[in-house]
Amino acid sequence: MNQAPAIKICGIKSPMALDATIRSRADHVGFVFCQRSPRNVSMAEAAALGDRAAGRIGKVGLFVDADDSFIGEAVAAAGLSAIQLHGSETVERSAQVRARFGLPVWKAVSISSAADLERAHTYADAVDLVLFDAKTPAGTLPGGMGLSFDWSLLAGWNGAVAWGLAGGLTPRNVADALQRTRAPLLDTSSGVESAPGVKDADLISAFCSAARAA
Ligand SMILES: O=C(O)c1ccccc1N[C@@H]1O[C@H](COP(=O)(O)O)[C@@H](O)[C@H]1O
Repeated sequence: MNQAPAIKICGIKSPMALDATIRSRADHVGFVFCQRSPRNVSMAEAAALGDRAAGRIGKVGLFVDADDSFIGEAVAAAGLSAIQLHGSETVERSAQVRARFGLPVWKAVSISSAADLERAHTYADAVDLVLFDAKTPAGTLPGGMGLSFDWSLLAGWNGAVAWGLAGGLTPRNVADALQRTRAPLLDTSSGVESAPGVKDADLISAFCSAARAA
C-alpha cells in the first residue's frame, strides 16, 4: 500500500488560512520571509501565526538568500521547525545554515533539464530535503509563480536525500502529479489562492483531499 504524501501549504499570512490548513490535515505550513513576495510576513505577523500554529502543524520558514541574523530573528519569532532555502544558496551555505540553527533544511532546486538533477545530488549531505520546483523567468520571484516543470524528468532521480515536489500544483493537477512522480511531499502556494497572497480555504481543502485520494 502506498503511503499518503506529506503536504505543505506555503505562503500562509492569515489566521483564517492557517486554521483552514490545519483543518485540512496538511503536515506543514510555510511562512514566507521575502519582502518582494505578495506572501511576505513581518516578524510580528510570523510570531502571532507561529503561536497559533504551535503544536498543531509543522512550521517551515521560507528564505531567499537571507543572512543569519534575519533567519535567526524569524526562527525565534515564529518557532520554526524547518528552514526552506529558496534562493541561490550554495551547498556550503546550506550546510552552514543547518549547523548554525540546528533545524532541518529544505533546499529548493529548480529543474528544467536532466542536468539539474545532478545539481540536486550535490546537496545530499548538506540538507535534509531537496524540493524540486520550476525555473522562473529572470527578474521574477524564484518561486510562488504557479509554474510547473516537466515531471517526467524526475524519473531519472535516484538521490539518497528526501525530496518533495513544488511548482504549479493545484487541486486539479495534484492527483496527476502524484501518480506520475510518487512524490513523498507536495508543496503548493499560488495554486490554493484566489489572488496573489490571498489563500482560499476551499482550495486548500480540495488540494489536501485530492492529494490524499490519489
Ligand atoms: O510563495 C512565494 O511567494 C515564494 C517567494 C519566493 C520564493 C518561493 C516562493 N514560494 C515557493 O515556491 C514554490 C512553488 O510555488 P507555487 O505553488 O508554484 O506558487 C513553493 O515551494 C512555494 O513554497
